[in-house]
Amino acid sequence: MESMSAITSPGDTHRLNNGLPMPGIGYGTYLSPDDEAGVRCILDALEAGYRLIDTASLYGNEDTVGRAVRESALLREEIFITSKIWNTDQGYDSTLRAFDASMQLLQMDYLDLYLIHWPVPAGHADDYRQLNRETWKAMEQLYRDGRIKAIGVSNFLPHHLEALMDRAEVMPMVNQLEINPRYHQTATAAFCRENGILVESWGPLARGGALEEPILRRIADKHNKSVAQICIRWVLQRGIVPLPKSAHKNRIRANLDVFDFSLDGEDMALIETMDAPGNYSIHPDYLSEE
Ligand SMILES: NC(=O)C1=CN([C@@H]2O[C@H](COP(=O)(O)OP(=O)(O)OC[C@H]3O[C@@H](n4cnc5c(N)ncnc54)[C@H](OP(=O)(O)O)[C@@H]3O)[C@@H](O)[C@H]2O)C=CC1
Ligand SMILES: O=C(O)C(=O)[C@@H](O)[C@H](O)C(=O)CO
Repeated sequence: MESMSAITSPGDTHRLNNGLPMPGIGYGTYLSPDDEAGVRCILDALEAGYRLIDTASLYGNEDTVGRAVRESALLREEIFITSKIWNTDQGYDSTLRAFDASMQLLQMDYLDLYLIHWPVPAGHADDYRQLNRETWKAMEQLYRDGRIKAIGVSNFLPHHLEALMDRAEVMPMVNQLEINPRYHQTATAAFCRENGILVESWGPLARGGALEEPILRRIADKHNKSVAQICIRWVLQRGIVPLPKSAHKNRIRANLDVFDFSLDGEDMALIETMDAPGNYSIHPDYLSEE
């Protein structure tokens, strides 16, 4: 069960349902530059104090992540690395192959967290249940073999989770969801909490879309912080792990500078009014197969 203890600094951790400590905030790398510039961004993040790096086979930058980790002043075991299996690689044997390909690119002996990137769309009826289960079986095997320290899912709604958990031998430890002040996913986050699954927030800034929200601007002025910092602080205060991405050193550092203030009841109530069920950027049940 995750610890609900407050995350009060970049080094603080949640404890996953298998006892593994996981940093309370992470650095996102989707659409980051690749090669030299990408390595620089990740080194900037590690030097700023991030200890969780989020990537995926989809992002095409696992080699860049691996290089940055090797070039950093930190030991491998001081950094929590997440990757994800892409939709087109779902299935037992294909998952094992995809994992090996990711580890070859990362040049690492183990992965801290491996996620199913998206559920096979529920519109595919029985396929989605069976295919997600076959993928999960392969991940359970990699977990038992010690090649992955924690396994989880991403963009799984309660009906996806129930279909997986009713046959799983190892329960999901993490669910990474699109969550930000415009899109709260309260029901799914509550379902995860009740089932001991730690929630991560992708798109904590709504991919930049939340930065123009008048309510957040007002709260930011009140606390003398940026709107981005309000978004990230709001995710943290919900006991969820934000994964802000930026390719700019000043923003990378600023996004971690969220531990010297807190949002009060009035702030949280105002942000509550921003939630809308249609504010998602991609919905798991309508994702086209790619
Ligand atoms: N599991 C999944 O399906 C998904 C997972 N993810 C993960 O979540 C991470 C974060 O989500 P992401 O989609 O990147 O979007 P975010 O909500 O993190 O927003 C990133 C955008 O905001 C801008 N930005 C970042 N910081 C600031 C700041 N302080 N001030 C102003 N603008 C800022 C960035 O621009 P700039 O870089 O120029 O600063 C970028 O355009 C991803 O990188 C990825 O690791 C993302 C999508 C889906
Ligand atoms: O483009 C897609 O189909 C995606 O799923 C990505 O854009 C999405 O944002 C993602 O999964 C990145 O992790």
